[in-house]
Amino acid sequence: MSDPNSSAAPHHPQPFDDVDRNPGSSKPDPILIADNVTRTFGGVQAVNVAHLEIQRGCITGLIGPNGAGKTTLFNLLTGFDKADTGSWTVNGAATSQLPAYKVARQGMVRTFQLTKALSKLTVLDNVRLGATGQTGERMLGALMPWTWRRQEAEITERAYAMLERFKLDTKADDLAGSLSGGQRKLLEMARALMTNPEIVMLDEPMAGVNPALTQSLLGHIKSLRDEGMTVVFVEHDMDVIRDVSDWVVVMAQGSIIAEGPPSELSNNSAVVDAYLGSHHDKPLEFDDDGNPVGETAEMVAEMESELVETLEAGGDLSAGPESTSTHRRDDR
Ligand SMILES: Nc1ncnc2c1ncn2[C@@H]1O[C@H](COP(=O)(O)OP(=O)(O)OP(=O)(O)O)[C@@H](O)[C@H]1O
Repeated sequence: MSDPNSSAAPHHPQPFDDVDRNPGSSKPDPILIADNVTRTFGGVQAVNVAHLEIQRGCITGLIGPNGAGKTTLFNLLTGFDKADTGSWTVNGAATSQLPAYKVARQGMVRTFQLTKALSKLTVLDNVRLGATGQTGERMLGALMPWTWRRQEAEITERAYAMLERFKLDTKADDLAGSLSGGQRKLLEMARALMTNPEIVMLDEPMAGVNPALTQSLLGHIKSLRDEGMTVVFVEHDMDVIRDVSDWVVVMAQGSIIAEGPPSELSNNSAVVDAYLGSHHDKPLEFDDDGNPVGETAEMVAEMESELVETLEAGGDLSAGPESTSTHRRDDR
């Protein structure tokens, strides 16, 4: 039976209560809506997303085996790469094919799997640069003093406040290159937040972060959501996904193959069943660059070849494997 304390509490409607557990399902209040987004590299179809909606004010986890297209999708949506086809909106404004700094002005920013902190600049200057939008052509302008002057004091003040928030203020004058991997992740989040974004896309924010900083990063991600921001993040660690995600989108072979709440991940979708395999209760292991190692690497390789085999045999991933499964099948 349920906990008597919780049974006394009224049920507050949650944003995902009535959302279908289907790839591309409609959300009650989507901040991001994307259609027919495709990108090929040579012969490889890296992304082929028919429809995606991201619910406002929630944390959406994006998972999938290596090479599923998660980073490429982030790059396309945030203007760091050009889609072959597709259109998408942020807050109803068309942002498809805009360069990254213009996407940032529309309220959507991203961080990188391998952090792009400028190692020869101070920690403070890295954060101040965030105020101009994203790294790229705008950065050169920002480095020229006359473009700074008008807002410099205000920007510096906000940058310090951001460093305090991420407990990097004592390192403000150090070169970014001297920070640890985890501190760079924090720095990158601080920089991304300087544009006051409404939606933050985090590419593997935990990769290369030591356990002490992991909890702190998780806490930061939850507080962004609690402040009303929308967070979309790529993550391989299923414990992290279960801990922080309100909703999970699963990609494989460039497409979205499943969506649902994290609690239904391991028993709802046969696709995710194949993705998680039988090893999912073991802790996953990654090296400092976020690449799987040891048993995790073997498991990922196994999962990838299963998916490839299914696809090459003309199988339908969304239908799930025909093989006997110890997990409950749910055909919603
Ligand atoms: N610049 C590129 N040139 C050629 N192929 C690319 C390029 N970027 C990505 N790809 C290919 O596109 C596919 C999707 O890659 P992507 O990095 O988006 O996957 P991912 O899901 O982010 O993987 P991971 O979890 O390993 O980061 C892969 O087959 C990859 O090799």
